[in-house]
Amino acid sequence: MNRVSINYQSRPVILFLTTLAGSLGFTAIFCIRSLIHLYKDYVYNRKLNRPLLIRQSSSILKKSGARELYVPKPKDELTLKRIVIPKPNQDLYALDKYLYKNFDKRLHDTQSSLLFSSRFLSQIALIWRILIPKYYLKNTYLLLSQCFFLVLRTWLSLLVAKLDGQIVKNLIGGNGRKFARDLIYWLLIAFPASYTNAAIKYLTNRLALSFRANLTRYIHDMYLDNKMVYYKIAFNSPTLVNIDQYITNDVEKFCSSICSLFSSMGKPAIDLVFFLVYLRDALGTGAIIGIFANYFLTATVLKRYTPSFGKLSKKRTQLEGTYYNQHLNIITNSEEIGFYKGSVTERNKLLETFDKLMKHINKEIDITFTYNILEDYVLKYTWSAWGYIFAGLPVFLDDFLKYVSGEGTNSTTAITAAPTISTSTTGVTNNNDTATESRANERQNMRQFIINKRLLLSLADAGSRLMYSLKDISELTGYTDRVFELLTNLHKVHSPRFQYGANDKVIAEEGGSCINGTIQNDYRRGVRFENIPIIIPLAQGPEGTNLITNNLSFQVLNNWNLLILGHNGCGKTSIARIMAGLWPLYYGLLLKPNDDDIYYLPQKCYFTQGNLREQIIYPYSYNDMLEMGYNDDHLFHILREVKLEYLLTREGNFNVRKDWKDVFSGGEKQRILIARVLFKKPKLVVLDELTNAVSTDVEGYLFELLERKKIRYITLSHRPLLMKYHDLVLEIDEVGSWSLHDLTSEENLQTIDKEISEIESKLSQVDQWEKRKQVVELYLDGKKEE
Ligand SMILES: Nc1ncnc2c1ncn2[C@@H]1O[C@H](COP(=O)(O)OP(=O)(O)OP(=O)(O)O)[C@@H](O)[C@H]1O
Repeated sequence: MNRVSINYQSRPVILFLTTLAGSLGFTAIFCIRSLIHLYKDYVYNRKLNRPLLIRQSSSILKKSGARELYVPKPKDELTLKRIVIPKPNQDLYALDKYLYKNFDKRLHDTQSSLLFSSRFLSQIALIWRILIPKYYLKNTYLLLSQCFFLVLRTWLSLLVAKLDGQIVKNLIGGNGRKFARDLIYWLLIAFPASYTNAAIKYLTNRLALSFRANLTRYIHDMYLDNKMVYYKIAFNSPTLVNIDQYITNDVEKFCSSICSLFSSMGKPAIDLVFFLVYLRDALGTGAIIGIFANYFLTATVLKRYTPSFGKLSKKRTQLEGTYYNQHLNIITNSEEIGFYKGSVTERNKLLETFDKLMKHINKEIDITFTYNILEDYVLKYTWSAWGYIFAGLPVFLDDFLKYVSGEGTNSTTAITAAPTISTSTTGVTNNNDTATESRANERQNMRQFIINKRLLLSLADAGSRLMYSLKDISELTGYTDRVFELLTNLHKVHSPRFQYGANDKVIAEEGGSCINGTIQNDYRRGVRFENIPIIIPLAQGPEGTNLITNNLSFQVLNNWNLLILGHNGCGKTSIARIMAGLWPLYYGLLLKPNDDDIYYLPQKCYFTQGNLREQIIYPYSYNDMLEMGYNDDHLFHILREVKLEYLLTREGNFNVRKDWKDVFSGGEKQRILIARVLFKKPKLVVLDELTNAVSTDVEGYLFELLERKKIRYITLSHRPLLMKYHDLVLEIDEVGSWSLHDLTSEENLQTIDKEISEIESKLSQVDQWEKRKQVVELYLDGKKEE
């Protein structure tokens, strides 16, 4: 029996061997890289002589403005991995701001500098700068590799199509040896083909992840820097209510959508070009024109009837966000809702939102159903029919020409009966030359038919995939719109000239900016307000609600403690908001110490997600604490000073992680906040109703503690009883006027003592009245029963 001869220089063999060598090479590189990383981590962690000790940041890092994080490894908590976060490029944001500003205006401007007149493409072009900031970075390599594999895949499909034709020809011709050889080639070529397919998917996922990392880092850098965009954005963009969803969900969807679109469109586009070039030789230009005419016709029809999936998906994401946030709200406020017995109201609200979401998704499903019928009918079946027609054309035409010239037989029989005739006559010797020639022709025709059919079906498939991507493009438009909206708003708020939602009319009236106050930091003598209005930053700008008369002017010297006294809603916290830079200073002059020297303790106690230690040192990290030269003993000492040392016994150690806002009692929360002050040791601390949950004696003790530590304080409160711990009092009355009293003067002290005793006696009277009222009510109830 004849042996199967394999040509070792044939394409399938070479391709198989190259892929094998390539994958082995890549595996080796990855292994070496992982080993190097493992070794580096090992050396670094060996240097640590204590668990979780964090090395001081290197001076190079500090100079470049980069930060380093140490993350415990998932498998081994004590082994740390060092992650360096590069310094945010502020120049880039300043430059980009102008590109996002007035985008819509520039889009409609014919002289515009935008590259495309299409809104979607212009948006993509701007975002692309974030996805691929430099052309020699990782993302470019990923993209280029993806292109390479896409081309390779198409070329392999061509080879596979030819091999397919070859196998069928051998089968018909009864050539067992060649049939076996081609089958081996088929199995060999299957390896690079599957490898290529997997590589395309792998690269798509890697690229999407890398795009997401770039975009998220860009957003985080603007969202969470000292300009406090996370707070201010609420004043600018009421539409951006669920900004968390924009950052987490939409960015992710945008990145995977754009990457999968790249491969889902790139692949068929390359296929189309390759196959068309090949088919032009086999079928002729006429057929190619016919195929194209078909494409354009269907593309027009489909485009006309494609619903706006972009808008639909945008609305869905928005509704999902609202629904998700309502759940989050229930989790955060479960205790309060429990006390109010508010479950029914909350459930009704949830149901309402969920109902809206369901209605929308139902609408989407209905619209998609009708579209899918049209899409499938046109793309799957009509195009395949065209494929068959064009694949059959050369055969029919050939036979037809032969028939006309009087040489040929019935073409249909020749084609359709070919396999049966050929297989049944295998091995039969026929000496008739014409018959042999005719059979050879039949086999050749069959081979050509198989190749053409395969290519045309692939072509139809490529074309239909391109058309299917119309839907993907439409969806991508929705995600792009949302990501672009997020970026535009972030840039607007991040700008140093952010106008806090003031409308254009107000800005124009004020001559470009309605925020004209001056803030001078590093004032060493204390805090000074000069003619400052306290205004809620809304669309009306400085003409909006003025909480306190326009000219708040006072000075607190370094050795004084100030009490700002006033009824609820008079604007006490708003004064602190202006000092902290949360609200704008519309007019006037504010002189204050550096931000590092002031610490604000807001009314609502905030506890970060983390361990007990992180609650005390907030907003510093453990790394910062070690760099400052402190350790856990110091924290224990602080806890003792605020009379919370029992916490350590109760919780076990500083590394315990809990949901602290639920664990601490009201008074404990406020004392933890004082512990934060003792840790930070600022020159000045602003306390907003800080001690209203602790007993009077603890309150006195805490103020004395601050006094002892020489930390000056500005207290915001509505309780006149606190006057005894302060030197100055700024009193705000019902109509928004203010007055300043020096509590240190003898005269004032006497008045205050008098006022306090009056208040105390009034309080005791109130108690007595309450008691009397109860007695009378009981008496009256008794009478009624009688
Ligand atoms: N973002 C905002 N938008 C609109 N109005 C606001 C905003 N923030 C605060 N206000 C309003 O400004 C007023 C002053 O608020 P502020 O928090 O300064 O009062 P307060 O004197 O500290 O009151 P309390 O003693 O109750 O804490 C309130 O009427 C409040 O409703």
